[in-house]
Amino acid sequence: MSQIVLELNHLSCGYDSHPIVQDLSLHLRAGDIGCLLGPSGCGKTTTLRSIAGFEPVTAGEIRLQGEVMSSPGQRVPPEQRRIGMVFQDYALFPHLTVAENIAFGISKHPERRRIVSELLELVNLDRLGKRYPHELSGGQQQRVALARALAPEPALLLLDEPFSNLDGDLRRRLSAEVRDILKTRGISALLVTHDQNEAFAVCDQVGVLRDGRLQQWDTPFNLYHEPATPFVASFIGQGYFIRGQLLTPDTVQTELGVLRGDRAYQLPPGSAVDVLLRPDDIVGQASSPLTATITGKVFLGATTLYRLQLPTGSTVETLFPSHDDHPLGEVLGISVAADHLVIFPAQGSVNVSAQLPLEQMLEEGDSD
Ligand SMILES: Nc1ncnc2c1ncn2[C@@H]1O[C@H](COP(=O)(O)OP(=O)(O)OP(=O)(O)O)[C@@H](O)[C@H]1O
Repeated sequence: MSQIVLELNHLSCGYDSHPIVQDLSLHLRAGDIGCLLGPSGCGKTTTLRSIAGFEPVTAGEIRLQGEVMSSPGQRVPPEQRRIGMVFQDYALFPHLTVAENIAFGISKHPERRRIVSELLELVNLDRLGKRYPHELSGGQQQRVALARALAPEPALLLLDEPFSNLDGDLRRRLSAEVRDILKTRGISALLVTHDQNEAFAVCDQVGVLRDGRLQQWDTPFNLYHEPATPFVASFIGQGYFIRGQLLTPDTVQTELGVLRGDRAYQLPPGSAVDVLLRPDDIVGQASSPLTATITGKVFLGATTLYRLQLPTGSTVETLFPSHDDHPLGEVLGISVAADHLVIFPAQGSVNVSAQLPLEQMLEEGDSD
């Protein structure tokens, strides 16, 4: 196991004694890329700024390579932390060339020319060293920002929404490229994003934050397959819930029939539960006695997302390959193909439509 680079122990921080982040604990191992993921305003940037040393902590501590950087009443200045930062808006110096920007933090280093030229090559800008930031595309500017942050060989790199000013394809390509660069150099990094796909594509460990509290710090695989809370379950991967009742330790009665889990659940039989379903858990089966009516559909390219109404009035979703096309109003036979059931004790009312991320795209009768 590699050494722990960053440790947050019961960290609380905020602004003017207004608490934003509370009791947050996580650790990041050397060479790993971590991520803070969550909806707008949940405290991702505040956490990052505290780690960088720009904000004080009100409780707990921040350790970098074992040394306390922040605790209540104590704060190592940002410039002494060996932390590099990459921001959403690149924050390059407009009056300096690309090479001068990269050399900025190592101006006294005897080998700065060699370092700059290696970094230019690393970020694929080896012929653009003499250009100024305004002569570069957004993606190129962000590569310069990355090279500049890497030049002083930081112990930890912090990236705050680094790709959000870039669109679509470039965003995906650059994020994959940045992951490769960090992995090639064994750089430990913590990224902030509200984009789940980006978090999963780039990071080894992802922390889901809600209202300043860490819900789960885990691998992308575990967040998807073993969500620790209903919030993580619905935030990640278009999850939604149907209500059920535990019959035996591993079977649940639902309006989709009796579903069998792959484990014994730690709740007494008879308990009301919420069963997590994702669109790929519902499949078409012509011979099935269970039927549903198509009430909405969204073409997504390779797949089409269908909204289905059950005879009980509840709604579920399914993804079909897009060549398997069905009109609105068609009644389909369906079955549940979930071999791995995630359940939680029932919480309030189950309102499927309120939890569907694609809800805005699904307007009744919007397409056929
Ligand atoms: N300088 C500040 N002074 C007071 N409150 C602030 C300050 N900066 C942020 N906040 C508040 O702290 C909360 C968390 O903000 P933060 O920027 O950490 O969220 P975030 O998860 O990074 O959101 P986003 O994804 O929108 O950037 C918000 O309610 C915000 O209004």
